[in-house]
Amino acid sequence: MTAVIDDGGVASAARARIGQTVRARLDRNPMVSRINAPLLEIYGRRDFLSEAECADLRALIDAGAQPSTLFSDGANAEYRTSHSCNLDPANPLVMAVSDRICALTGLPADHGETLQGQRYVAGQEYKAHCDYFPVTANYWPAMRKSGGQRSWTAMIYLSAVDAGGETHFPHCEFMVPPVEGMILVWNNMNPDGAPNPNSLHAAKPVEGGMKYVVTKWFRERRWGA
Ligand SMILES: O=C(O)CCC(=O)C(=O)O
Ligand SMILES: [Fe+2]
Repeated sequence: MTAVIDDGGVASAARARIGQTVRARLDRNPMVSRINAPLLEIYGRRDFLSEAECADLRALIDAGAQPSTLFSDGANAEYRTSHSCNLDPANPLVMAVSDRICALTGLPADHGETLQGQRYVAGQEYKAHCDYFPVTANYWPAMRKSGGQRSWTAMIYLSAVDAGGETHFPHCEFMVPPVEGMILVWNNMNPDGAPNPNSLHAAKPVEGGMKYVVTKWFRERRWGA
């Protein structure tokens, strides 16, 4: 028998079920389009937030933004040059947006991490990364305890930009330019519940204008910070 020391990096029936449930729900929503990427489950929906909601969220981000952090140690300064902040979960707009993401995906609210806001000015970027946790990382045991792997990511663009700033999925050979109010939802796992390396993505450097997004990462179990 092989001992499974840590299941975050392999196929898992529980994570496969999460993938299947969300996929089925998104597939039957006529407002949602699946992006044609054979190696990745990714969906988009325009006008998920109104102009006013986007403006109010941008103001919250401007009020709270700090230089972004990474889980991993090291070259933070160059890797993720944006500013970001966790948005107050008690704020009525933040609550409404989180609820709407849960209604869209069917994912339980208590699996979702705090909604995080992020702002990129010209030249800022978030280099290629996966949202799931590498099980070899020193922080994995803590993440495993606090809800396990990140299954789906939901990200909403709060502004358009003049140039650059696309979300690029290099293994899938497509990128999405920011459209104000549009949500992207993708599965960081494969259908069998193992991490999908093809979910690798980057925020390309903004070349003109300012880019604002909010992101919610969903854990496979209840999130306990
Ligand atoms: O800003 C983007 O386009 C991507 C952001 C991102 O990768 C994340 O928040 O995990
Ligand atoms: Fe990401």
